[in-house]
Amino acid sequence: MAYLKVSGTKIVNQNGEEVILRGAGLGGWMNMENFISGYPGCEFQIRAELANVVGKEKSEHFFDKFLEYFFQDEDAAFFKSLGLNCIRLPFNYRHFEDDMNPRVLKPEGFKHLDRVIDLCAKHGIYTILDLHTAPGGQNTDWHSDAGTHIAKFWEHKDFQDRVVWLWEELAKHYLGNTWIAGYNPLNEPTDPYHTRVIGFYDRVYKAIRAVDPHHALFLDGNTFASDFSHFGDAHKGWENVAYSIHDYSVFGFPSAPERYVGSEAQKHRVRRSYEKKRQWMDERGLCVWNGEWGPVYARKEYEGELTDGINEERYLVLKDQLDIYNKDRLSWSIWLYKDIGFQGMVYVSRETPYMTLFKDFLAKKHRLAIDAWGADDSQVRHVYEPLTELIRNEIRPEHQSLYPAPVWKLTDRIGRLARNILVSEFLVKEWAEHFRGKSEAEIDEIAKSFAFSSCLHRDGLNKILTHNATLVAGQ
Ligand SMILES: O[C@@H]1[C@@H](O)[C@H](O[C@@H]2CO[C@@H](O[C@@H]3CO[C@@H](O)[C@H](O)[C@H]3O)[C@H](O)[C@H]2O)OC[C@H]1O
Repeated sequence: MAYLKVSGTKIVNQNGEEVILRGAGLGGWMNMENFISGYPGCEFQIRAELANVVGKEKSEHFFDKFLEYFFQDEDAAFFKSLGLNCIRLPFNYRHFEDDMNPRVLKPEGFKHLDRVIDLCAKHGIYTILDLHTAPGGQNTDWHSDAGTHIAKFWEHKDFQDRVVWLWEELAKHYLGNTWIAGYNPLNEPTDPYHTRVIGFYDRVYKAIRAVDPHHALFLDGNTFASDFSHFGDAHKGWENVAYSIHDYSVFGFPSAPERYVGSEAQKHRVRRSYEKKRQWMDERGLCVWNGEWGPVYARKEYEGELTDGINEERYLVLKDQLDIYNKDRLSWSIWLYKDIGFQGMVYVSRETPYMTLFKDFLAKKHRLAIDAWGADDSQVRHVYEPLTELIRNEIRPEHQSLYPAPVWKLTDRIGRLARNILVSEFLVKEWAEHFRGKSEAEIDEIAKSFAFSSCLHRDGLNKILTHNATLVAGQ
């Protein structure tokens, strides 16, 4: 088998036939995230605190078993059975490089990444490697695992040098693996100047190409993969490159401006938001990949009897987005494959050791709205409103929109800093305390909660994905 390639607006196989990549992101696995696996704050914080509570050895055992159970043969078989053909694999740079020992490759980082790439290949599933975190944080959000909203990656050349080095190492390692559809060198950059991201892409492109001339690259637009408007002629120096948008629709989230009924006006808004993101590529005849998209879902324990109705609306948003994508023959990767019940195609059952152990803690997290993703802040909004009002009243209106505005409004910024970073930090110890006194066998059982056999399926979502995978199959 030969490498997939980008040819004009299409991804093609060795015979020049179009291949539409349809699949999901394995978020929350080699880059753990708060709402996906249920902890507060960032991965680096819970790893440090768990080691404090149970010791280094048991803590490493937990994370290693978690990585193992999270994706196994049954997962790949199930994924394939839905008619999907590609998994985006987000990973944290810390698996490969220690901040206190930079530029020294940790070979153990490859253990689970190789395993999952090979499992996917065995089932005929392509993979795309996504560096989801970079030293210093390449974006302002929790998933870059930096613990702050200042994306320092753009201000320290050394952070950028380290990522260029890491991609050289990864490219050496994966050269020759044709089941890897390509490399996604940086998830969701937020460079406030919009220029440094292009300079960095140019460097990483050249560095990867010097080692690996074959694999396609998937480059995210700036500002959470939504904005290529400053890229100008940058593409002229790059070959075999697809450009990645992340097409989250406001209607897929609790903060939607209105209930989604699929009216013409609403569909128009969904389409416009998507078209704006891909405009730069369309004007130049370049290939677009939708690397992340998808609604979140209501849960019986929080939304009660409204749950099914809300989720029907979310499925409608999903279908309307897929209608657009199908017409455009778009390759896409929905966010996400597995979690604890908010967005995943499969999710950990409430009856498992992990979910029973953390039941009250998860309810508290929800009440305090400390995960920014799809947060319902209704129970704590009154606490933060005075702060919002203070800024509204005391700060000149033209100074209230700080980058990444307009994606972040004033209330988003306050929510991210006050809840997602500050209050979360205070809950890290409480999360880790749940493991105190547990034996290695008990820790294994907790990690095993994430195994496919302990998961339920979001059938409504999976049916829609399968239906659409079939619609474009064979093209
Ligand atoms: O790890 C993922 C992460 O990659 C993802 O990041 C968020 C993507 O969406 C951003 O906001 C959207 C920007 O585009 C507008 O059109 C949408 O309405 C916004 O929702 C958000 O700020 C990023 O953090 O999110 C999920 C993580 O698990």
